[in-house]
Amino acid sequence: MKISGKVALITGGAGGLGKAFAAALLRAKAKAVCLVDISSRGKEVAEDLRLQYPPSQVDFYHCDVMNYDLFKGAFDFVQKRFGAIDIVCNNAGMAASDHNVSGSIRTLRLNLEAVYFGTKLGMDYMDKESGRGGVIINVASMAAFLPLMGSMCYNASKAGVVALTKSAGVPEQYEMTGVRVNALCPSFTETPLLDTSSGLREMIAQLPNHPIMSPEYVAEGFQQLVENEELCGAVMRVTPQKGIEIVPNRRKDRNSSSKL
Ligand SMILES: NC(=O)C1=CN([C@@H]2O[C@H](COP(=O)(O)OP(=O)(O)OC[C@H]3O[C@@H](n4cnc5c(N)ncnc54)[C@H](O)[C@@H]3O)[C@@H](O)[C@H]2O)C=CC1
Ligand SMILES: CCCCC/C=C\C=C\C(=O)C/C=C\C/C=C\CCCC(=O)O
Repeated sequence: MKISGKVALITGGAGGLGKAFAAALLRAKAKAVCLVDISSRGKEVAEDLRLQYPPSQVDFYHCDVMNYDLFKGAFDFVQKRFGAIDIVCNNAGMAASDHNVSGSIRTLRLNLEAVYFGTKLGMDYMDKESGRGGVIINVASMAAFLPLMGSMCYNASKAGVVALTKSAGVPEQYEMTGVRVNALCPSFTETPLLDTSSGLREMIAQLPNHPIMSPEYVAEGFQQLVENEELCGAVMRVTPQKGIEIVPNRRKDRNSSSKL
């Protein structure tokens, strides 16, 4: 998809990766980006981006994406204000350690249930019947494949996002909806999330050949998932060792004898 002139909604847009994704779209001349976030920091982030990337419009919509009705309100706001939605990024996320039961449950709800909400809403608003087609990027993590010790629900939520995205992005579905759905799986990236768990930075420092990546580098992968029309149901890894790569997909060709 050509980003120029398009309208995007990004959850967790006040955070490190969300801001970098918004900036990438604005550099590519998106018409408008709406940052959807539970943190009121989103107001300053939107103002900062607005000043950096005129004449694009940057809005902040305050909402808890774990509440379906409130999240739908964000879609209604963007649809009404700009007449269409083209790009949805389900990026809001959190992590909790296994000792923290309520935090772990909240992690599952935010990282997986709210991504389901955002994927369903994205399809409802962008499909060929009510919209003009579009693309949904769901932010998972390398933790979907290489589990982080001590955070079962974080790892499970991210593996769930990969499976959900593959299901939503099967070619047969795309033919009906005109909406591509892809997953982005970064490794450790320099954002405030890394400071939510004590000892995490020390643990990362012990990993061989594993520098923390910049959000701008991860945003290069995000932009490819938006722009490349070939990618649907695709899962992209972004790691310091291997860079930006698509995970081979055995179910890519709908005429293939293997549907697995
Ligand atoms: N930083 C990293 O190393 C990696 C992060 N990720 C994923 O990237 C995504 C973005 O995370 P970061 O930018 O790193 O963290 P961050 O903490 O900077 O941003 C997360 C944003 O989500 C927002 N948020 C939290 N609960 C919300 C809710 N209920 N409703 C709406 N917004 C809510 C926060 O206010 C925050 O602005 C997450 O899904 C995370 O799991 C994936 C791989 C690596
Ligand atoms: C206990 C709370 C966990 C805190 C999690 C906080 C941030 C998580 C960020 C990620 O999503 C991590 C991304 C990747 C981790 C998975 C694998 C790292 C690969 C290391 C290796 O090369 O072995």
